[in-house]
Amino acid sequence: MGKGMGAVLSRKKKADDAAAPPATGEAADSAPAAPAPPAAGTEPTTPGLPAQPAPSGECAAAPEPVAEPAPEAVVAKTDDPEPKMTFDYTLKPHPTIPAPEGPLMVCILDGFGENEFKDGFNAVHVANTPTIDALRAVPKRFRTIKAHGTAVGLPSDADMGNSEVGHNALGSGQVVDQGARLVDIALESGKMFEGDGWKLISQAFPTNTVHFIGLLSDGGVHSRADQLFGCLRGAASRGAKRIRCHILTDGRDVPDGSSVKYVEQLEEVLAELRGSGCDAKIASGGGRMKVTMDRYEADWMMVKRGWDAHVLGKAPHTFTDAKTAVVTLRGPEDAIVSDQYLDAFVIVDEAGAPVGTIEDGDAVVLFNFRADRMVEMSKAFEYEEFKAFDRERHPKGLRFVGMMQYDGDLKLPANYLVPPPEILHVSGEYLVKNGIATFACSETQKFGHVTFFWNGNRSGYLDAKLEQYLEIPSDKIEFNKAPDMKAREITAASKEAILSGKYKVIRVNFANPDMVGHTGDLAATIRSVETVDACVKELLEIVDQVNGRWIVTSDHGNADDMVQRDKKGKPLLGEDGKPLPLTSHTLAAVPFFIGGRGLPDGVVLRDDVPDAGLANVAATTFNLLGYDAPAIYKSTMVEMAA
Ligand SMILES: O=C(O)[C@@H](CO)OP(=O)(O)O
Ligand SMILES: [Mn+2]
Ligand SMILES: [Mn+2]
Repeated sequence: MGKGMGAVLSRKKKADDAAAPPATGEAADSAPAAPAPPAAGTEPTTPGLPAQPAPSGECAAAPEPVAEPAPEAVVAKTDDPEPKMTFDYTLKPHPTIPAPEGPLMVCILDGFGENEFKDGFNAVHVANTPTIDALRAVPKRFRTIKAHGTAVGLPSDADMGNSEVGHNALGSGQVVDQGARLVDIALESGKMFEGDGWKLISQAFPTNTVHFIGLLSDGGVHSRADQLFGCLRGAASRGAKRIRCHILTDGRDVPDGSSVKYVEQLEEVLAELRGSGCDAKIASGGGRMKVTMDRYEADWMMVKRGWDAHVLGKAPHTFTDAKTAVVTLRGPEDAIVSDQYLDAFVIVDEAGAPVGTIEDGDAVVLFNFRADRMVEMSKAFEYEEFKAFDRERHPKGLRFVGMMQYDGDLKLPANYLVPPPEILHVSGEYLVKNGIATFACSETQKFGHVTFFWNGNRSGYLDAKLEQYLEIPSDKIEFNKAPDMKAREITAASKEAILSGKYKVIRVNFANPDMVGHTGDLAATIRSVETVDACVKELLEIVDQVNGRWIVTSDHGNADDMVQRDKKGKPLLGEDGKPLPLTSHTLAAVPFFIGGRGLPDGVVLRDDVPDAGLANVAATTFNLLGYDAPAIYKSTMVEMAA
């Protein structure tokens, strides 16, 4: 069982029951309003960012940020031409912590947890990490902080953390109800079925097909199967005549091989809907790391494979049912293909024709609530102008919605079932409004984490004059095959940024413990942790050289537990006697370290905020920059000792 799954499953009944009784007269024939067509596929590598020179792994292309002016009162910009409310972003000097001479580095070790299981399956524990070990030994400058569950806005403390909610909390200093919880509330209250998004898709109920595309599992990171079932029942009971599901198999947030179970569960629900007169079937699918769910434009071909299967009904494999598809594509015991990497498939009828292509006037729902891996498919559906790949056919008059709006800057998609979390007054806004220059860097797989998620799911620069975001292109392979990933390149670029003297804040994310941890390959994950430890050492030395300060932390656990366990924590073995790998994140807390030659000896971690979590990092960051923390933020974790 994946971490957090028990409670997720126990919620299933509630959400299913939330499907309201049949309503009549909701369907209308009018075509949906066409969303404004932004120029898709012509954008820079990263969605929504102003064009930049191609990433080179060097900082040479950095703009010249202006020197840091004295903080002054500033007024929040809003879309409203006549703002009724202003927001004061003024930062006041901290009464006792002086501003640093050098910069402050905030370094995120993605997926690096402090797990209570300290055995051979904890890659963080087993790895040789002299740098982190030394940091742990410094009194009053190391603690752990919460990174999962309600501490990051998830429905329950059985929910493991993830990069979206983790970086939202780190960047905004606040805890907001996240997508998973907002969808639960919308289903339970029935509000989902009253919203504009639902009205739009219901136009297709009497005459066209309603398609649901998304990740089929109970992981609770991108989607939840029980929420899909609630939507399916809600559609059928409100008059949808024909429903088709396009499923991405998981094996990343839940144990590998569990896709078969989720397909069976979905088939049961679809049989129930057929029993009530709705023609409901699975139409296509594929593994989440091969089909549809690319992110940050790492590999548009994944999205093309999804488009071909879901929309056009074309895939390398056809089957007459989804369970056979999944079982067959996983292959024989001695050469298993993981759920994450299943090839695209299409379900066909006896005559060999696809059972559910997407046609003009159909409704399409992307049922994932999480943004990063839905943005590209949203563009493929929504944008008239689109160059990322040849769509061959772009269905007309689609009633297209996301579970949420995935990108608040791009307003993408235009229509959605549940309003997304509002994450306001993020730390980046305070920084730019006070003239503080920032450099943010990661490789493609985590680039949007330290920019888009950090800034509250906004895809552009907050102020391009004061910020430089550098993306190092990720490899396009399974990351256990190259566990160093781009850590060395990220380190080199960040060192250059630190030494340049242009930036007061340096934000870095190392992807390795997370991305390699997701492969379930213990040896590669240990290696990835060791690589990151060596890179952190280099960065700390450079920060010390310029009398700077640093925070080293993480966004959630992953590498810290690489085996599935029973309730007592005992590792589970497969039929072959080998340990069952754990590919998901963990519920572990994450480390939080402060230090640096430029940090006065008296600055220490407080001992009166034992429950602190990721959202307490932002206030701490402002203190380490020599400012009082914004009053709306969760409290700081540091103080100047008397
Ligand atoms: O890869 C992803 O999409 C998730 C796991 O589903 O990981 P992270 O939250 O670390 O990005
Ligand atoms: Mn992460
Ligand atoms: Mn992850």
